Amino acid sequence: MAVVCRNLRAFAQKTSSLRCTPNFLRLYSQSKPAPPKLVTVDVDKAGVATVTLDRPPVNSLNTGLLEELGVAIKDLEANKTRGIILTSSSNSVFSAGLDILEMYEPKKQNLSLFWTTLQNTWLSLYRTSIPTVAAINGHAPAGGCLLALSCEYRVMVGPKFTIGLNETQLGIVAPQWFMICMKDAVGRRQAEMALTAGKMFSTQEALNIGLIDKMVSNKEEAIAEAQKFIAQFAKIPPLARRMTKESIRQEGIKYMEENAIDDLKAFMDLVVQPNIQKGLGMYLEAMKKSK
Ligand SMILES: CCCCCCCCCCCC/C=C/CC(=O)SCCNC(=O)CCNC(=O)[C@H](O)C(C)(C)COP(=O)(O)OP(=O)(O)OC[C@H]1O[C@@H](n2cnc3c(N)ncnc32)[C@H](O)[C@@H]1OP(=O)(O)O
Repeated sequence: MAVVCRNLRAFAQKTSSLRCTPNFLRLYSQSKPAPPKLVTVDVDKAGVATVTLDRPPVNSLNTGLLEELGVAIKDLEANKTRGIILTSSSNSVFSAGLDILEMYEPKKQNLSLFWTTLQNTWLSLYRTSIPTVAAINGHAPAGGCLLALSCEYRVMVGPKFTIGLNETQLGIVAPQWFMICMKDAVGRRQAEMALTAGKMFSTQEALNIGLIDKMVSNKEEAIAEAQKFIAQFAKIPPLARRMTKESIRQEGIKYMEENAIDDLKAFMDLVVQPNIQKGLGMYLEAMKKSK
């Protein structure tokens, strides 16, 4: 109750004309409660934002979470944030990748919104001029790996977690822009071997091929390393940094700018195929049974 009251008070303080009077509290508490936030943002004294994915149990990426993440990045850009550290509220999963429930027996409109939100949020993260670091404090398969790869630097808690683009193991093909991200990090040869096998890497293996940049033993260390990485840019002229990042990431940016509609169409056509739908149903069932 104390938490609800605190939240209500914070809400009232944010609105110009409302005061946190007992009447207001009574009225407000009778209306529908706001849905919980799926992404939280904390900006420290140095102006570095920790953006935390908070969709238990596994941070699977549904439209709502992706939308909130996209908005958070835009807000942080507008506020001239010094850095973004992307992490998870879970102790064992960074993100389980795309929410399979968004793709299983979908309504056409929802499916289209889901994929375009993914495209837009990915592009926002991939091309933002703000220095970005993934503090990977748990497993990061498929779309979870994509989020981490879209950041400039990856610090991962090890040794027991895994990361990779495992799509072929699921019988699907990672979209081209997922592949570009992997090539950015590990080079074409390692990317080809990783993607064709759908390999999930242990933290040490990921470090060995450059899929992550640093292995640490807990989340606090991951955040500290992320802060250190971001701090080095204090001395770099921001315009030069921004133009360099934009230029070096040109392949991925251009790909999405020129192919977003075709990419959406390919996704929409593929997902509704009966064999894919059957596969998704079986995969969901298998996940339940493996518990
Ligand atoms: C099958 C692929 C689908 C794509 C078909 C569409 C074709 C179009 C092609 C276009 C390309 C699409 C690109 C896709 C990229 C992706 O990201 S696909 C998602 C791939 N992700 C995974 O395969 C991860 C699956 N999850 C796990 O391996 C594990 O959950 C975990 C290691 C992350 C965590 O393990 P653990 O802590 O033991 O939790 P669980 O008990 O397994 O799970 C808890 C709970 O969450 C549900 N869940 C897990 N992952 C997802 C998910 N990705 N989406 C939705 N739900 C998920 C799981 O079922 C459990 O639910 P219940 O508690 O049983 O209800």
